[in-house]
Amino acid sequence: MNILEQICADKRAEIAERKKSQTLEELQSTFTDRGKRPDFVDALRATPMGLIAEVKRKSPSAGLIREPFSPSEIAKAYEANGASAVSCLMDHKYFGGGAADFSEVRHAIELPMLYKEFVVDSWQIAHAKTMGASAVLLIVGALMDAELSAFIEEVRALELQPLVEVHDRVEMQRAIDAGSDCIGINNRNLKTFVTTLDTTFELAAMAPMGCTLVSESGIRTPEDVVQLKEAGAHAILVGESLLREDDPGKAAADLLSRIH
Ligand SMILES: O=C(O)c1ccccc1NCC(=O)[C@H](O)[C@H](O)COP(=O)(O)O
Repeated sequence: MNILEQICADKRAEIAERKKSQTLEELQSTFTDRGKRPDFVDALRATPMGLIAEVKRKSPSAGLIREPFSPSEIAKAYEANGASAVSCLMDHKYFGGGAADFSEVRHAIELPMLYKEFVVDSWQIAHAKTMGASAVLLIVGALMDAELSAFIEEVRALELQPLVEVHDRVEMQRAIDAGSDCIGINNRNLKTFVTTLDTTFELAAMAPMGCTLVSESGIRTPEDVVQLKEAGAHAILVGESLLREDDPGKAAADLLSRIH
């Protein structure tokens, strides 16, 4: 099994367990309104380059990224320094995240929030709504075509926005065929961890007119951001390079300095 398959197998087992204590129907009775937060895609398109700034403690490729770690302080710093949205990791085993982090961040900021999870079950989409998310990540490489289409519909039916993640041309075509209008091109191969911005440079041209394009992972310098904009990206999703800095807010502002 590669790491993505391993994470998804563990996630199926985790969700099966969680459903025993909270059924889908019970979740649906506790939906939370996003309040007055801006729409996720509108926020990404409101500036020359949208920034989805990520809150994560660790990852399989990087190990421990930041310690000590205060989700709310980091998110507030992002908000004060030009981020358009915040991505919060929901997975605990591999990323050290979870609902407590999401809730803490949500109460600290007004930005739209991405429920960053390995979605393999409708329960998680309902959970995103319950948590007050604005958008939900759907990873094409983790889903069959029928699941992808169904999950996109379920996310939209709850008035959330699907960020549909791809890594190669086949996945990009599958995302387009499923009707995605906000596509994240992950520069990191989730099976090998090889990360290169060439992935965005290659796939961006396939995006349909009107599609919001997000370049994800491995983005480190203001020059990277300029190149990604020239390639057609409307937004970037950045974690590690911000979180490794003493001041993640200043790092976010510096990253956008050649664009905004
Ligand atoms: O980052 C990993 O090691 C990883 C491994 C397996 C599945 C997903 C993984 N990462 C998720 C992401 O793609 C990133 O959290 C996100 O795009 C931000 O990337 P970065 O700026 O490089 O932290």
